Amino acid sequence: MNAPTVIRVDDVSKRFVIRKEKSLKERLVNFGRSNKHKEDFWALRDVSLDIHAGTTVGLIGPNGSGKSTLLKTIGGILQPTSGQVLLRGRLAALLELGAGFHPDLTGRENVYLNASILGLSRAEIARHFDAIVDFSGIEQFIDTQVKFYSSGMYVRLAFAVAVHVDPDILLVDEVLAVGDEPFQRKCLERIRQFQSEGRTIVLVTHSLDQVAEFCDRAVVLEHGVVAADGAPRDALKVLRAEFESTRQEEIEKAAQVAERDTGRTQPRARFNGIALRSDSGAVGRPALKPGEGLSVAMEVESDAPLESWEIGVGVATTLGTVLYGTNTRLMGIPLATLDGVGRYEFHLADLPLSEGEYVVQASLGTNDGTELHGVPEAAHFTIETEDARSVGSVAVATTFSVED
Ligand SMILES: Nc1ncnc2c1ncn2[C@@H]1O[C@H](COP(=O)(O)OP(=O)(O)OP(=O)(O)O)[C@@H](O)[C@H]1O
Repeated sequence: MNAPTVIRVDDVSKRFVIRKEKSLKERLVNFGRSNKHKEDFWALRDVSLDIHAGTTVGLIGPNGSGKSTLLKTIGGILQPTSGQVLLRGRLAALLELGAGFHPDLTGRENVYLNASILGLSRAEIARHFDAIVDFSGIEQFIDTQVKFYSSGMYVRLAFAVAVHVDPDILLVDEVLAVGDEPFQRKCLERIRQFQSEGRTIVLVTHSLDQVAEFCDRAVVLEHGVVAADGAPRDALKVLRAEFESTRQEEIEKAAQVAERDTGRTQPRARFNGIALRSDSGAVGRPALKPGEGLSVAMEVESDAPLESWEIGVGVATTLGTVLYGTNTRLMGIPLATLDGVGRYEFHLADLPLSEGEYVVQASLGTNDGTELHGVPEAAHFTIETEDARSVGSVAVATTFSVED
């Protein structure tokens, strides 16, 4: 049976009215009237999501795609222009820096104010107060006005309050990223604990590895529209493809600018094909035994002489976490000028990987760091073992003994 829906986002759209400065010409034409035009901007369009109790959902997408707007709409900080949001249970939200705390009040006063807004009685807050301050690690500054806090101190206190008010639903925006490394680790541990307690978490993040690690589900927003919604692995694939096409457009634009500035044609170089072959001769999507090597054959084509260039290979998990990568420059191998088609091969001997599916990546660029073509999912292979005795991607020969 499905867990009950605790967050229902029902056909939500959000419009902002943007005021833009008019140009000098427009100001003269409209003499006497306002210097600004108004323009409608839809930050969210027809977004619908049902989030079930106990799930952790990652909201991901390019900058400006509407993630924070959606989170604030779920948190009730923003009202949708149309559609509605329904929530079941107590909600604690860690949204943008500055939201929730009053700058002129001290940390202590803000803890009381914030926790009471989140539904705790004074006696309950008093009971949790020491734990909140302890978790935040900013005891020394608890009686200082929060306007004097650093952004990290601010987030520490806000997160400490959010996790101590016994929420059923926790909303966390990217703000956690301003905490230092030990604090971020502590927050992620607490988020894991929340997951095991069956609470619902919605997380906005740019860390795709975090989504792969923590979330049961990922929602990709692009231009305010849901572009993918499902298992993190599938959603991340959609987002990475979007990032890749943006990157290719940027590469093309940079080449056009360089051509205009120098008056010289830049070579356009691309991979025509990438093929795998295991040491035992399997091709296509080969299955390798642990420790078996893999050849990666690449065909590259350049429409003009390509000098001082490099070609690279990488191995990643299917969620996109890079496990290994190298290129001809790092290997100290200079490549001859390429004009037309060239064929190259990397051999990765003895892959120390454990059972699972992996992705081969390929990249092509000039020695000064300009990328000409990148293929984040060029080919797939699997590692198959007789009996899997470990977790994680790396294979380590492990023995165990009991010492007297
Ligand atoms: N109060 C506002 N008034 C006008 N436009 C706004 C307002 N808040 C957000 N926007 C616009 O809505 C769009 C979505 O913003 P939002 O902050 O939700 O994006 P995001 O996906 O969280 O981006 P990022 O990854 O950069 O944090 C942006 O173009 C932003 O400029």
